[in-house]
Amino acid sequence: MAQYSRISGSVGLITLSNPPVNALSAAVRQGIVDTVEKALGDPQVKSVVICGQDGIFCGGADIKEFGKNMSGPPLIPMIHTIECATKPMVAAIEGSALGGGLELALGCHYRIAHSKARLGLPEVTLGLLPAAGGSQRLPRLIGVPAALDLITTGRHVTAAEALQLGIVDQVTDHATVDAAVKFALSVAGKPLDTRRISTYPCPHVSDVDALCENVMQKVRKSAHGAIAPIACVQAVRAAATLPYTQGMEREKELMATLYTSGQARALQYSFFAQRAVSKWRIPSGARWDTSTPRPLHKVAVIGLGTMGRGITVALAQAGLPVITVETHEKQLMEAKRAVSDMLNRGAKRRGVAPPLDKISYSCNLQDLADVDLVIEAVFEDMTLKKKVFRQLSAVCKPGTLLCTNTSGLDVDQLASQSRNPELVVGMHFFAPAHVMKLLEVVYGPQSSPQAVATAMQLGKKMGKVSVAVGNCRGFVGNRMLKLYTEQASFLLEEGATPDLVDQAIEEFGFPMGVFKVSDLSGLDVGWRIRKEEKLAGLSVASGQSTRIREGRRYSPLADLLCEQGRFGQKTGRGWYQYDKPGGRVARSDPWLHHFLEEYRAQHGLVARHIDHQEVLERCLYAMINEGFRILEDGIAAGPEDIDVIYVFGYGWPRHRGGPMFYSGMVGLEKVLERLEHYYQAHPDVPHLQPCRLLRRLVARGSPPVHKWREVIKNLHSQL
Ligand SMILES: CC(C)(COP(=O)(O)OP(=O)(O)OC[C@H]1O[C@@H](n2cnc3c(N)ncnc32)[C@H](O)[C@@H]1OP(=O)(O)O)[C@@H](O)C(=O)NCCC(=O)NCCSC(=O)C[C@@H](O)CCCCCCCCCCCCC(=O)O
Ligand SMILES: NC(=O)c1ccc[n+]([C@@H]2O[C@H](COP(=O)([O-])OP(=O)(O)OC[C@H]3O[C@@H](n4cnc5c(N)ncnc54)[C@H](O)[C@@H]3O)[C@@H](O)[C@H]2O)c1
Repeated sequence: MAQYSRISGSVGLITLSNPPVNALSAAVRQGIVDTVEKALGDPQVKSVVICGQDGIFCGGADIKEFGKNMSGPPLIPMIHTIECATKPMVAAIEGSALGGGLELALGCHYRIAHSKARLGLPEVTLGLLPAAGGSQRLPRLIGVPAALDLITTGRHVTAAEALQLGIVDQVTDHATVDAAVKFALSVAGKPLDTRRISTYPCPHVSDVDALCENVMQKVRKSAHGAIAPIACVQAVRAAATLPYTQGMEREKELMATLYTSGQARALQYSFFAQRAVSKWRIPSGARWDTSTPRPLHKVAVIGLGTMGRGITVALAQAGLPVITVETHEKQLMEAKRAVSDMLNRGAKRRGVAPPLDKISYSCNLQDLADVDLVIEAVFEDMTLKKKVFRQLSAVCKPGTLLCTNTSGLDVDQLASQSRNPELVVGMHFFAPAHVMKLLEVVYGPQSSPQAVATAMQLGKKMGKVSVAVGNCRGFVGNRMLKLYTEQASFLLEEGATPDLVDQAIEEFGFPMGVFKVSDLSGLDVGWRIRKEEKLAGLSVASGQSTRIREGRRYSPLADLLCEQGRFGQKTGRGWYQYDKPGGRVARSDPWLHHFLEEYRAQHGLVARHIDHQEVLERCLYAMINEGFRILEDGIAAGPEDIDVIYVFGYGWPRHRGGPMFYSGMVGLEKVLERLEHYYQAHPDVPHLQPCRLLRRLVARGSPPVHKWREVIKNLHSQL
């Protein structure tokens, strides 16, 4: 777990060895303690280099050990021993030095990094703080403002930035261990008093209280209820105001609170869930490790509206040649300008050249004859999309993958229009497509393993978190979202206001409430779909009750606002009012409140008091219940898939893990009991009826989320 050798006559070389990231498991910590002792006790050794096996220094503490009984030597005294050593200790950093890995390096007297290495203290993203002295050493080394930035955001820095900040002493483009050994030889025998970071005074800041308060305010605003960033500020403040030993006590105290918190559990679950979804497997038996993606040399995007533009930018930024197609020259040129602007802005931010030459523009579908993959992003209209798929099928070379960005139309129907339905999958991006991290890859019963593997790999190349999901209306994300927004509308009918509902949702941790999101995306989008589905507009059968569709409760509130031209931010009016069309700041609208009162009076509804708890239970539990149905139907492979979709695509607060994880935190019995209660109160809302899987999990004693797959498997095998 840590190997020891002596090289160049007098340099002890300690190599951490715990693939794939050399995490500091109990065995690795023991290995370090033993090898350090050996090196320090060897009279031939004059200096020591610590490195990691397989091109990575260390990914930090072993996250899998958290929450279990810790065994093996603790990190803090181990790092302390290294810092106190009387022989120079040099960290040779390749790949990553993260969390405990960087803390170990900060205990060394010198740090040499490869130019491609990344360094950081990302503990905050796991609901923790750097608790092996990182919160106390880093501010002493690089100053309080820079340490606050790195520790509260968890961002990784490049070797170049690390050098500039003073985290590393030297950056090399060559073999890192060789450079570190050479360096170690050069510093052998030199005094180390000025190299022990824990003995440094924290660089002076003129008003540390004001600085920390300022950062604390910013952090509170962006944390949406997460506690770790706040503890990180408190820990750095301790470094700036207390002697090292007292600062370490404070670090330990703060860590103890975080370590056992539900938020840390949720964030660590989310870390592994994100990795679990990349190991996809689908009901046909195809899976990530047995399916080979096909190479993509050239891809195409059809339809350069909101989504097509973002997708094109993301493809070009991923280095892929893209050919784009629009209907008319005017739309094409307008889109070209917009895409070029987006690429230029992105390139400026990253300090690179804009990949404008990767994109070509056309109004002719025939130009797609030689592409390997097409992403269709035309209007959400089944007839149009079918036509486009037929045309593509005729134009593209055999073997071209045809992908649709539909938000929820039936991918199988589109596949049926193609000569090769096995080469059709959904690639459901989220707006703005060059920014949002989520991609739902929608497979149908005929989709080939290669088609799924290629779409998943393309997503990864584009920097997305890709989740493979089955085909159904709305797939996973939008299918659940429908239940959430529907409950929010019902609550308005029953006496709530958009302000009250949004406040409850935002206090829960969503960046924006449901009605603010609706105003931002535009109420007209859903209205158009409901009109097509004959739920709204003139096609609603005359004599049909306004509040019932297909025998179920229906809220026409959003349709009524659209009929008034209230489409949200774009028209300056929606669920809220804005100072002008396109305005961004939502203000409560007395007109809307009056409208709701009239609506209730017209339908004989009596407004009652609704509190935040009811808002959360109704909106979130309805959505969670649908999540269980999705698992029951086999549309998502496991709860992790749903949770990743919600965290990366729908603003679900990461420190709450995702809707399915959250239901386990609340207690499945409680979720079941509340759903039963609300279903009894609203029997005309069938979606509130607790589903079979939820009942079964409760009957099985509410197992933890990682055990649900077994219950789901049993349920499927009985069907
Ligand atoms: C390192 C990476 C950047 C590599 O990325 P890459 O894309 O190459 O690979 P993957 O991300 O796919 O990972 C491959 C594989 O490895 C697994 N893995 C990665 N990192 C870890 C890890 N740190 N531990 C375990 N496993 C890891 C990953 O899951 C993949 O495997 P899988 O099977 O899932 O496919 C990238 O991986 C990355 O970013 N990793 C995480 C880096 C990170 O966040 N590090 C910080 C870890 S936390 C930490 O270091 C804490 C320290 O500050 C130490 C604190 C001391 C703790 C002492 C405890 C005191 C408790 C006191 C309280 C007592 C309370 C009481 O009980 O009273
Ligand atoms: N807007 C979103 O938030 C969002 C999110 C996810 C998925 N989607 C889905 O993405 C698709 C596109 O949505 P959008 O919001 O970008 O629509 P949009 O109206 O902004 O753009 C559609 C574009 O397609 C072009 N077009 C229409 N027919 C065409 C054809 N035959 N050939 C070439 N171009 C054609 C139009 O000129 C227009 O520029 C829809 O299926 C939608 O459901 C949208």
